[in-house]
Amino acid sequence: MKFTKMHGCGNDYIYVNCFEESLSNPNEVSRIVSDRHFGIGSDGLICICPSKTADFRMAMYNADGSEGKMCGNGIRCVAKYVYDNKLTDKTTITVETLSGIKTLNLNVSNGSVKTVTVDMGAPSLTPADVPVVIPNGPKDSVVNTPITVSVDGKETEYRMTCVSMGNPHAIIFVDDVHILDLEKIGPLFEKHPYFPEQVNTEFIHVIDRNQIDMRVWERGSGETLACGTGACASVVACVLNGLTENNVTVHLLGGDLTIHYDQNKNTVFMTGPAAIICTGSIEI
Ligand SMILES: N[C@H](CCC[C@H](N)C(=O)O)C(=O)O
Repeated sequence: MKFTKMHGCGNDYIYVNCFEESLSNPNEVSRIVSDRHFGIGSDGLICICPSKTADFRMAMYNADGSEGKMCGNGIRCVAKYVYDNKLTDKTTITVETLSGIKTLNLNVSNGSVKTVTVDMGAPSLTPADVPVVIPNGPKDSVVNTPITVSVDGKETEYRMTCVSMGNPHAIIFVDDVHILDLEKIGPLFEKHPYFPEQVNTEFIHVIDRNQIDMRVWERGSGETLACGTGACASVVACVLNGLTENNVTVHLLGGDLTIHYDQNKNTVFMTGPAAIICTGSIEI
């Protein structure tokens, strides 16, 4: 199987051109290639496929083999892949995902894509959309709502805001993201009974009204250096909680994303880099 390893802000996936390759079990392939010791090493697998309704279709799989509905960092890399490899010469493209068709604007210089702006679509706060199920919980939206997890046998209460960006996110505000033991607390949110489909959890420190620090524990992949849908969901949560303006730079472990939550259009724009690490082939 031929592959290209790419990253957006350090969120790395193995990309496969499914115009040429056919994978009978992409879930299993994702688990094999993602392993950082026995595989290539990545946060998951992304297949670039033909689409009947858009220019391209993307399918994304987490490192544990589960399929995700959308990937913000991944979709920017898909744009770079198809443009740089001359599968298209358009600088505005549409990509079909399990959470709808997204429109991407490619910023090209010297013949290759450097950054991409993605219209990520409307965020949803409706608990059933996330999904989040809290017994006797709020009906319309989960904003600044208590959640208790057991850390080292001690019940600890956090406050969360839940946002769907086509995939599920819980946003937790903390004083300092860098001191968190994510390996320990991340799974407590991911597998919390409130989330019937598990959840991606963002830990946010608000620096000022246009900048936040973020770390993420992703459903199915663990801590990653960045999460595009998570950055969008976090800015929506910041605005809902009155903490930031609608234009925010999100500082992630692997770099920065620029997020604009356009409340008039009810959509979120994400701008960030996409980069190729290497190409190769692997026996599957
Ligand atoms: N890293 C991705 C999101 C992956 C989400 C996945 N972990 C899920 O199961 O929803 C991003 O840049 O948006």
